[in-house]
Amino acid sequence: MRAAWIAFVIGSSFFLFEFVARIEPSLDTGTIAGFFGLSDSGFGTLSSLFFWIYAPMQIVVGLVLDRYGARKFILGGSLCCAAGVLLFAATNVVGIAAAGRVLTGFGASFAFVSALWLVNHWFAPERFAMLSGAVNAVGMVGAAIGAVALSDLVTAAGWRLVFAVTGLVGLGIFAAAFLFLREPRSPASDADTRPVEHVRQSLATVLGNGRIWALSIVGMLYYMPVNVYAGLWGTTELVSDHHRSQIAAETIVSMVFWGMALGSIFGGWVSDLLGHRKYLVLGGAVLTGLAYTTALYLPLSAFAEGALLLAAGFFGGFQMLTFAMAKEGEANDVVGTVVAFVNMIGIAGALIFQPLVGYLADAAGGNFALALGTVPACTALAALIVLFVPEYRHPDHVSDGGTAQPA
Ligand SMILES: N[C@@H](Cc1c[nH]cn1)C(=O)NCC(=O)O
Repeated sequence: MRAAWIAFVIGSSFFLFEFVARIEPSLDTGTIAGFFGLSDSGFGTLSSLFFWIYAPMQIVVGLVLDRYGARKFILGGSLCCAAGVLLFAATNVVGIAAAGRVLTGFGASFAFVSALWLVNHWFAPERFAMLSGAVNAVGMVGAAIGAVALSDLVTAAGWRLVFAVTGLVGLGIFAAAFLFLREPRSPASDADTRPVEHVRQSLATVLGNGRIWALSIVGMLYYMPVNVYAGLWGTTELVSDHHRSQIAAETIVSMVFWGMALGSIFGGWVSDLLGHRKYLVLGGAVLTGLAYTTALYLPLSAFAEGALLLAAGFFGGFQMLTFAMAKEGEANDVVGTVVAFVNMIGIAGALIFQPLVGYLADAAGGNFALALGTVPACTALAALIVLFVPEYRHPDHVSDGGTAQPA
């Protein structure tokens, strides 16, 4: 079990590191934009290069993990991610900074799915929901604490030094993976299919499967409030409709991330204990929607808004169970591809919903509360769809009581 826990720690540390790397440019937008001589929109494009490579890479990551295992990709991914951050810190040429951001996104794309793949193959099936929730929680807590701590550090020492130190931490994760990470026994250990055949078979299994599509859409709708409310419009809505100060609004919105960290572990723990996922996803989505509705439309104190958004995040954390439900329906040799696909659809939701809410707010004359009615609408739809998804466990995900072995 020592090797399994080491894999868990290295996988989640890589996820934490890449999460900090992805949000890092937002810590000092004005100074970084000025340094590279960029307008706001130019800076936005530079920062978003991360996601342009991150999102489509998900499916590639899933496919290669299932065929070749995780170790070499965690090594390569953490090295690229760290190198990208260091390149960004070291250059004053905008084209090189852009290349650094692409390299960061490329390397980062291996983190989350690899961590879940390692949890799947190192631990018993009845621990997957809680441990995958814990991976998610590490990312959430790390980003919440890291943003505050790094923000202070950026003010004190400047963004370039902070980027450089973060890049060195990434190199530390690479070194730890090189020294301590072992490959678990998995179908990838014995795979002898030709690469083209592997890609064809895995994609056919995943893309041709209505249950996986349904769960990916449930994940996208259920994750939508994180992308849209917590990640973009929540602070604006609290300032403009509830007359909170900027700092108060940011603090209230950050409750979503703290709640998610707690809820993704708790939801996973309860789910593993009961051996069920579906009705927790359904109930969690309903409660998430209710918490957002109350926070959006009732006149409340700042404390009550914070408490409701903590609850919204907490029940929102149960969305991690969509990964467990999706991968458990399939054989162990496509777990990476399934997890990667669900993740890709979930994060791609930001591309639709963030501009949609902006458009609706404009159309409603700047009424964000109205536009954010899409939040409970999405969680309600997620609850409705999951009601029709059968709960099914492939025999590969029924525990034989044994402990995973190294490859
Ligand atoms: N929780 C996932 C996103 C998701 C997709 N479907 C349901 N949830 C997550 O945080 N992924 C990390 C990442 O950004 O890749």
